[in-house]
Amino acid sequence: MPPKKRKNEVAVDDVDGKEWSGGELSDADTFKKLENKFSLAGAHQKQRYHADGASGLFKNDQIGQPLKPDHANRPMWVVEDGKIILESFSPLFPEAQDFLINIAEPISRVSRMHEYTLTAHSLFAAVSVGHNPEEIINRLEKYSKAVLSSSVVNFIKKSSAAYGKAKIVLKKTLSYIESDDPALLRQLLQDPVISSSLADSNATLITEAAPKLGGMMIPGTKMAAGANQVAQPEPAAEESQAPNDMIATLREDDEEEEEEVQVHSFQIRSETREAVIKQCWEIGYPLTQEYDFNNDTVNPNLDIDLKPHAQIRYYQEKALSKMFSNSRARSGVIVLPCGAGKTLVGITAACGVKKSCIVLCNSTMSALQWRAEFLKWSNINQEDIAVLTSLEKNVFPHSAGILVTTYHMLAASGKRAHDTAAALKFIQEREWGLLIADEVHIIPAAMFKKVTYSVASHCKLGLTATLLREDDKIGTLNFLVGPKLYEANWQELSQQGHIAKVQCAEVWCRMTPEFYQEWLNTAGANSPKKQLLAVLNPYKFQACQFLIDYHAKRGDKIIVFSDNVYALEKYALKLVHPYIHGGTSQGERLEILENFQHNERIHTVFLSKIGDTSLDLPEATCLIQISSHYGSRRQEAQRLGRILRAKRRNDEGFNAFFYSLVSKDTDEMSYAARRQTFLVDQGYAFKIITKLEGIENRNDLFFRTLEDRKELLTEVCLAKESDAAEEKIAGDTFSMNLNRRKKGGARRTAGTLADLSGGAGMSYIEYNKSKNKELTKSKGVKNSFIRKLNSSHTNSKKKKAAGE
Ligand SMILES: Nc1ncnc2c1ncn2[C@@H]1O[C@H](COP(=O)(O)OP(=O)(O)OP(=O)(O)O)[C@@H](O)[C@H]1O
Repeated sequence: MPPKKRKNEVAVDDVDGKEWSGGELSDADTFKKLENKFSLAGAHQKQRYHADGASGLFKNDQIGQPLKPDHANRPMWVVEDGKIILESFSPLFPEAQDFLINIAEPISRVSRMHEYTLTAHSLFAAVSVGHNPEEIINRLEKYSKAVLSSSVVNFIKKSSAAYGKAKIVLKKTLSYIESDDPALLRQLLQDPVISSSLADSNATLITEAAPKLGGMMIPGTKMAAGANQVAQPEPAAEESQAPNDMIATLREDDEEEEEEVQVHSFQIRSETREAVIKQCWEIGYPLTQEYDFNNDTVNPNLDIDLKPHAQIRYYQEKALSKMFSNSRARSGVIVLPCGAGKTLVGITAACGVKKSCIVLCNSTMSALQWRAEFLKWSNINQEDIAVLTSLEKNVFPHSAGILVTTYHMLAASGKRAHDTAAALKFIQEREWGLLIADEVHIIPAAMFKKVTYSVASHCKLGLTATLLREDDKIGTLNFLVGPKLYEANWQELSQQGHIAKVQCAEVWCRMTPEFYQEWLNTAGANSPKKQLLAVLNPYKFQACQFLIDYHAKRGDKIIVFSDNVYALEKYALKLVHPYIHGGTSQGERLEILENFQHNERIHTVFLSKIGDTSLDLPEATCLIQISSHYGSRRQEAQRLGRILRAKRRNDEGFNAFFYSLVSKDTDEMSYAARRQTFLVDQGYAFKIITKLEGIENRNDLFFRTLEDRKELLTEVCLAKESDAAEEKIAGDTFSMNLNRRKKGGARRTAGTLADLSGGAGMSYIEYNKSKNKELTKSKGVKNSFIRKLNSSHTNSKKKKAAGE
């Protein structure tokens, strides 16, 4: 008999869940269905008004609710379809933003307005970090200019009622399903899959006092005292100037007294964990995954702490506070832009858990870098951190340690070498306190599943710069790792000097008549030859040459990206710069990158897609894309990340530069627009440069004569089909043809190179310089995170010693 429905609950038939088949899409599908089922956007799609981008947001029938008398003091519009617009100039912005980041998905964070959306995903993440539906509704109501519509309220109630009600926890390495609602647990036990997973089929529910919620993050306030909590130094953003009474109301919630809470649980057999997690997803009760590491007396402790010089930054601390908010470590994904210090976040998490930790990286180079960073930031003994890659097959000698390896190492199938097989056995036979999954978004779901299922870890932390996948499989991560715990605001970090400020530009290059004629005559919209003609357009070549010279003179280190290897070689050889592609030997790659980093004369390096993920690139300050097909937003973000860590980022007026060279009137234009959407949503403005100032005066540029251009055209025409094809790199997940995807283009403004570089004073005026200085001073907030985690460890050890 199907379980009876309770108020606000999602029943099995509502979810329309699919049988778990182990197929790559089934969990994502299930999640999607859940989301569509409760997606406000879906329900209101038909009513949308599409006359322009903004009017639809504020149309009467969407807000439709009366404005509150003091609406001018409130910073938020909550639209009926779940969209939320936040005024970033409001005095209440910092705290409203802190709150929104917990409950909604950031869509766009341009300078004056931020857009978020409430989704099933985001509400799951919200409840998993401790918010409840009433609190979410109350806070939204307090910030909202208009009375919340009943559909928004119902959506929040309906979605969050189903989520995070139950948790899967490991206590003393045993697995329990825990909830503060015993009725819910009884209901779960009626499910045949779950009931057959019970450790003792006759057992009744266990009831005990809940651990004190020490570090629950309350947006806009300091956290309460208790174990494992994190002090919350706010970013030195604008001081709140809101009217006192308003602020008092907004903070009312914080002063509520804590009540003693009881939790109920039942134990399941550990080997059925995955089946139970899947089943709970399918019946609409995703389980939050938490690790009670303080009480894990079975797995040996690891002696690891941050070194005294390591001071984690406020946003790193915030992200970690989401992970460690109630004396336990919660599984999930932390999203920080490239160069913002994901590695230190991972290391700090390992120092918090203090149990064996396995780090999964996407390349050997990155594994070595993780090891070096562990040694730099923590006091781990050299021998307690081992690297397992195709080159080095080490494990640690003691009962606890850190093991850094690659996804490919664990996922490869077939017969393995003796030492690899022994190392894999070592991994599979032990329990890991923490699994850190680096660059978690680029790993194919099937591979990731295989890897994570083969490693018994109590807690998983995914790290990534963008939760974007062009194949829409990102929802799978919710299931495999956990919900998104934190996502940083790129512009805020760049204003504070944690990542570089970047000027982005799209340079429109006319096609030469003979190239364009050939382009028009070439059949097939996406024919590789057409793409090659657009990439090797002589005017684009000249623009590239000009920009390299321009930036080399400024002392920039320049990376030129070309997805097409044939064009890459042509450009690099002609301009006499080193280049690396998939076929370049490891030794040669290292030599080139070493020279690029240390040799003053090597200011430019040409890279194929191999530079997106598989190379540990030295920092650069200028990036030029000459060919980038198939509008991958993630690839664009990844590439921008290459210049975000510029050392000079704190210098007054310093900017890094990101150029996309686009052949005008070709499909490169639409690809470029599509690629930019993510960055535009992060607040980056792409300037269009239609004319490179001064290029006409250069008589040393290549292909100035018709004869030279014709010669190049002949070469392109004679190129083999394979020359024009996209580079295939083993393990590469970017090579997705995204032609068919449609999405609005990026916003653009007209400009010239002089504008961009500040020559015309137009593009990087330093608004509010003193504020920037203030922000810069505030970075490196003194960290209390590890101290608190440590004191929690000590307390729990003391308790154990006292037999408590
Ligand atoms: N709290 C901190 N204090 C000082 N330096 C830091 C801190 N956090 C990060 N860094 C430094 O910032 C740089 C970038 O960090 P890291 O490589 O971890 O970034 P990332 O987010 O992993 O970037 P990517 O995505 O490109 O790999 C490193 O040199 C790192 O040592």
